[in-house]
Order: sequence, then C-alpha cells, then structure tokens
Amino acid sequence: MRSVLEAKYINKYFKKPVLFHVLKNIDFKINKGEFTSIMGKSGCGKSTLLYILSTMDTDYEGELYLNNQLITGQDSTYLSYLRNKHIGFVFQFHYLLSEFSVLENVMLPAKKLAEKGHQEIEHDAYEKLKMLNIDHLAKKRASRVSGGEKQRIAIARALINNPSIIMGDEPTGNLDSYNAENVFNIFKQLSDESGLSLLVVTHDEDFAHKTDRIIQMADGEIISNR
Ligand SMILES: Nc1ncnc2c1ncn2[C@@H]1O[C@H](COP(=O)(O)OP(=O)(O)OP(=O)(O)O)[C@@H](O)[C@H]1O
Repeated sequence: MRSVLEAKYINKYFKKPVLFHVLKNIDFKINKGEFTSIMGKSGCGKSTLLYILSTMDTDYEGELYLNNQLITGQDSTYLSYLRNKHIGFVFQFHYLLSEFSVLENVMLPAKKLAEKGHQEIEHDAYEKLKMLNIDHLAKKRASRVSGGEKQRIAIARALINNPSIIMGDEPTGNLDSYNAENVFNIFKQLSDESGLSLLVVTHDEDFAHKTDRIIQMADGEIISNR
C-alpha cells in the first residue's frame, strides 16, 4: 500500500500561558484511497494535529511525510506549494468568497497554483461541479446557494488541483442529517473510485463509524487506531 501521509512521533508543546504538551508521540500512516476519521473529546488536540498534518503549523517535533517525501523542515514557500498541490481542505464553514461566482470559487486554488491556463482551469472546474451534480450553479453568486450546496462547492474547490488527500475539520458539523449523509457519500465515492485519501476530524459518530478507520484521541495521544 502506498503511503500518502505519515506522521512519525509528532510532539507539540504550547509554551504559553504555561508549558503544555498538547500532542504526544503521534504516529500513524494514511494509505492511498483510505478514508480515516479522527475522533476525541473537545480539547484533546484534533485541530492542533490537523494544522500540523496540513503543513500549516511547522512548530513541532517529529517528522511528517507527504507522498513519501519528508516535508518537515522545508521552507514556507515550498510548503505552501505542496499544500496547494497535494492537499484539499473542507472545513465546517465553507469559506467561499460570497461575491464571487460558484465557478470562480472552485477555480481559485488552481489559479493560485498557476500550472494551467484560464480555459483549462475553467474546464476542470466545470468537471468537478458536474461530478458533484452542481454544474447548474456555476454562474450563481456563492452567497445565493444553500448550505448543503455550499459544502459541495467547497468539496469541488478542494478537488480542483487533484490532490492526494482531502483533510476535513468537521466538514458536516454545520449540516442537517440529509446533507451530512450526502457529503459522506461523496467522500466515500471519491475514496472508493478515485483512490483519494481522506482524513476527517469529526464529532459525528455515525459518520466516523462508516469510514474505513477511526483514530481515537485522548489528551493529545492516539488511544486506538483501527
Ligand atoms: N495557541 C494555543 N496556545 C495554548 N493552548 C492552545 C492553543 N491552541 C489550542 N490550545 C489548547 O490545546 C488543546 C487542544 O486544542 P485543539 O483545538 O487541538 O482541540 P480539539 O480536539 O480540536 O477540540 P475541539 O473538538 O473542541 O475543536 C486545548 O486544551 C486548547 O485549549
């Protein structure tokens, strides 16, 4: 199995207001096509871990590998490039630019990556919208669509650069059960059919129990991983 993401003995400390060992020897691998959830009580360190895994926080001990490449210690410009190319993000709140059209929102990460011309990016964005059955919304302003649609647009945006992994921080936290199930089914299909890896922090037990693996955390440690 090809490893997409590997955390090796990650430790993190917050130094203020008092020294706090927030992550303790976090060690696990995510393989290609695996759909993994991270669960644990509020405050156990899930978001802190996701910040590190997504390369946004570089202040930690241990090693992080993305597609078998050691990324710990790389400079911030290169990390930003790697993040944009290989990692898609879906958050509880979609962070769409409300004044922009749906299509423009989906195109943004590809424009930032700047490896393709405008027309090709537009074509790719339409393909992602079609895949998620929301291509009819392409020209609408992002502020004018429903909550469930916004989350599907955020998924299309996360997919635009064909990442190796999607990371989600409570991606269904703001959705009703119908739309939450919809998002789960989209993620499941992406992992089964496109070999995309997914790592999702969630408080939703139903969601987590349908994923391939649950990493359970408590007090900054992994207490089970199966
Ligand atoms: N910048 C910071 N400085 C000091 N302590 C912090 C900082 N950020 C978070 N913490 C603390 O680190 C611990 C882990 O926080 P984190 O946000 O990772 O938890 P979480 O498991 O994601 O919680 P939730 O489920 O509520 O989102 C908490 O005790 C929090 O108060």
